[in-house]
Amino acid sequence: MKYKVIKKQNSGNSCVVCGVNNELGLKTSFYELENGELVAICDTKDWHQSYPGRVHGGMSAALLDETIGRAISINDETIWGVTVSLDIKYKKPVPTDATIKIIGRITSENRKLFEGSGEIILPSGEIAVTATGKYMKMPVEKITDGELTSEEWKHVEDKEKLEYIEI
Ligand SMILES: CCCCCCCC(=O)SCCNC(=O)CCNC(=O)[C@H](O)C(C)(C)COP(=O)(O)OP(=O)(O)OC[C@H]1O[C@@H](n2cnc3c(N)ncnc32)[C@H](O)[C@@H]1OP(=O)(O)O
Repeated sequence: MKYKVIKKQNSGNSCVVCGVNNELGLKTSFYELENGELVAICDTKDWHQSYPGRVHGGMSAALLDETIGRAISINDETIWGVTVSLDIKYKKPVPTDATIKIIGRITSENRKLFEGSGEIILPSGEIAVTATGKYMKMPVEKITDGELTSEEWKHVEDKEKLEYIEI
């Protein structure tokens, strides 16, 4: 199904998942969709492998962790959190040299914690990895020991603006 993109989220600078200047990172972009979910898109590379041709399970976990964690800011971009638990199920191999999508959503929230779920979708449309995560809300200044600078957290325009994303 095709979903309208409401907003592209900011990118980090050095983050292994979203850092635009981390040459070995996944350089993932995050888009808020009209259905209230967040979708991440990235190209897996040879250097993200565990076994040849297969993305490392830790990279898949990092992608799901960040996608679920970022979904909380769809409704309030002042909320940040740190992961307190993450449960991953690996159902199919994720290939290197492929464009994959990661979906994340929030399933519950209270004053202190939020929880969410997500999945990695292969180019074929199959679900390869699923996750549920729990996060503790925390001010970003406390997480990073200071403010995020405009270099560390910024809007990066796509070469071609994405209007819709097929999931
Ligand atoms: C851009 C945004 C996307 C982000 C996605 C990526 C996020 C990350 O990768 S973050 C990195 C990985 N995670 C971390 O580094 C977190 C490391 N852990 C910590 O810093 C600490 O354990 C921290 C801050 C979560 C809790 O520390 P602290 O406050 O001392 O814990 P503690 O005093 O034991 O607990 C405080 C409260 O939280 C509750 N709590 C703590 N852990 C949990 C848990 N896993 N589940 C439920 N409740 C919990 C406690 O029960 C307690 O509740 P109450 O106040 O009612 O008694």
